Amino acid sequence: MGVEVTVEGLTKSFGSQNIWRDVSLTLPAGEVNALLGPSGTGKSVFLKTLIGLLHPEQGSVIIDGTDITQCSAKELYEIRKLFGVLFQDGALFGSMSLYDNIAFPLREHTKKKEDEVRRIVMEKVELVGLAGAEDKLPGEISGGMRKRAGLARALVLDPQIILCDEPDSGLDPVRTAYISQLLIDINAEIDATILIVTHNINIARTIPDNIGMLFRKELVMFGPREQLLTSEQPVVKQFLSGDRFGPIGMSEEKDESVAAAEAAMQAAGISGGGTSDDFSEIIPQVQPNPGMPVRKAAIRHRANVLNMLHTLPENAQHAIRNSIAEEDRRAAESPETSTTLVALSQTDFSDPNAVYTGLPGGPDGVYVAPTDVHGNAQANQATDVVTRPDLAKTAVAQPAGDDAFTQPIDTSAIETAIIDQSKGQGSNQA
Ligand SMILES: Nc1ncnc2c1ncn2[C@@H]1O[C@H](COP(=O)(O)OP(=O)(O)OP(=O)(O)O)[C@@H](O)[C@H]1O
Repeated sequence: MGVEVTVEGLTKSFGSQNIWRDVSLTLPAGEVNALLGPSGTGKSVFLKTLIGLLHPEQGSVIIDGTDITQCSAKELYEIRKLFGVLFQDGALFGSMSLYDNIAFPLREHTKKKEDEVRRIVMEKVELVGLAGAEDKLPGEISGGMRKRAGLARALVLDPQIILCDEPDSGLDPVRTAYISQLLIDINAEIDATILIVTHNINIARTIPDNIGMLFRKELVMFGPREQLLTSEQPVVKQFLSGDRFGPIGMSEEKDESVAAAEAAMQAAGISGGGTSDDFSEIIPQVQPNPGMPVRKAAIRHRANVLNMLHTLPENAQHAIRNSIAEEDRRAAESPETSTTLVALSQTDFSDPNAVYTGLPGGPDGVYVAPTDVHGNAQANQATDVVTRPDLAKTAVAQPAGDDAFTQPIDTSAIETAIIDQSKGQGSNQA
């Protein structure tokens, strides 16, 4: 499972130029996150700070229990092995074939034999759709192919955290959709924590579980995607709509006279070039392709979001309820193909086998079942999020429908019941 990344009070400057200050956020384990923000607000600097390439003046970045801003070079080297990074330009070595580029981290960081290296490289080459192109040089392929090669290279060490700096830059909208889908499929397959830095509003609307935004040297917000997409904050609305009228200027800030002149133009009906799309109409999140495993992170995300729901603005709460209802509706319509959250009505908590038997997913995390405990497809009258008792901290059983989500969920009773059962019954293995 992916690793949680906890950033606390982070401040970064270059000389006298402060880039951002007091940034705090948590990238939940295995969830897909996006970081937005106007050009120059320090998104790439943030990524580089997460991986310890840049050193902040203040704050901490806790990864797998280690504060990478304080640890030794040796510890940092080890922590970096958890990361796969897709840099903006793919950062491929121009004189090496794609094959050698993708093999590079394996040869550098592992003692694997060449036949094992070949097996892994070719598996990743297939995954990103580059089969047949592995002998080409980066200069002989398109920008989109270079991106995919960069992604393949980011994946060869089975990263638990994937950082993607503008995976869409230089790509057409269709190729962008393909690479976004690939990220979701990879997330379903390896449950890695993903952070995508992007300006692409389509990606922001459809891919991440959580979105954050940097502006004026601060993290404006970070939370479930519905929170940002329904935000009434002028800077967020302006950024999403791509309009020149608003607090974001060509340079960092607008002075008052420019802002007043723009307000007058806006009042006169002059276009600021933005889209009139209603971002509070939440587009369903992209799901893994058929045949991919269930995204375990989506299950955890739902449990997290339900628990924090009462702390969110009213319109975000409403949007989240709608998203959940829509996911459940789709899951109920096609339980055999759906890899979304799937609702179960009949998980039998009194039977210790019920928690495990017939449920898909690996042995190491959250399960959600498109079938009931006997392997039969189930429609959704309730949502059960069940984790293995010996590892698990979360179990949620909630009736579906709007009313179900108005209260924070107290999972302790169910947790205790499961844990008690597991103690009484011995083995917890699926
Ligand atoms: N190594 C460095 N030394 C000095 N200044 C730097 C360094 N790296 C980045 N900066 C400065 O930090 C600021 C933020 O840069 P960064 O590339 O992180 O922005 P960004 O939000 O990713 O922008 P874009 O969306 O345009 O890619 C810029 O003013 C940049 O010049």
